Amino acid sequence: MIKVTDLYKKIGEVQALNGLSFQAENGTITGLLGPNGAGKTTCLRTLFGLLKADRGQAEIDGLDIARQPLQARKQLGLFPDPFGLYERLTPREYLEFFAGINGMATADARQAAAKVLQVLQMDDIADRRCQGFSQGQRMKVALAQSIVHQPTNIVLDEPTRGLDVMSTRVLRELLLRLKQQGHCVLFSSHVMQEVAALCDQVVVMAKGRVLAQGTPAELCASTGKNNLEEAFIALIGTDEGIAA
Ligand SMILES: Nc1ncnc2c1ncn2[C@@H]1O[C@H](COP(=O)(O)OP(=O)(O)OP(=O)(O)O)[C@@H](O)[C@H]1O
Repeated sequence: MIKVTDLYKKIGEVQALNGLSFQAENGTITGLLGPNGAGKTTCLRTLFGLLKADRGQAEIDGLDIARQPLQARKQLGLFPDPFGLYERLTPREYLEFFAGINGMATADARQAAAKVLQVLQMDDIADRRCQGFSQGQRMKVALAQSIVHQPTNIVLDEPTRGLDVMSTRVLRELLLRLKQQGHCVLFSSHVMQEVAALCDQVVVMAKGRVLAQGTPAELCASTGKNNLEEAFIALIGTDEGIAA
């Protein structure tokens, strides 16, 4: 479970987070939806402890990220940029390395890597170097990296940016599987279709604040619109910075 309470963060002259509060539950895919500059990345960076909030609280499974950063981060998987993999490592080596970085002993790391390779059905590529991998294969390695230390919560910042249709589908299926396993999945996006297709809960944000939270159906009902895009535009008050 991820909980953000009254977060404020000023970057330079910009109030990037301006009293942001929401909750993302386990067994649920939550989409953080907002136009360009809404504060989505700033929120996710704060959750991961890469930025320190000026005020407010971010909790991972009840652990305060500012007060118990190491324990909190163990429960958080951050989906990395799939284009930035170490080309010379095989997925198995890669995963064992990242499990180790997250504090697992060698034998545990080996076991954890083998389990993720099996869960994500990566046996065919497990012992090949990442160099030359397709986008979809890179996607799987990146997602495997974010879950190898068995976190409850997985955070993804615009995960489908730059991906082709097939890789987007692979990612979508993997996220649905994580949800079914009871994980809390939180991802940011300004791509309407992606959010409508995947999310149980949508947090609509702009200018560092939450404007509304609910299921896509609830957001449509509350704005009197019949699709998420129209509901979003009604909530935001403009269609600037939105991808369909
Ligand atoms: N390092 C920085 N220096 C200056 N301004 C910043 C910096 N990081 C973020 N900001 C500003 O903070 C605000 C929120 O940015 P953020 O990247 O969190 O938005 P976002 O919702 O992720 O946007 P996008 O969808 O365009 O990626 C923006 O106005 C942005 O210009």
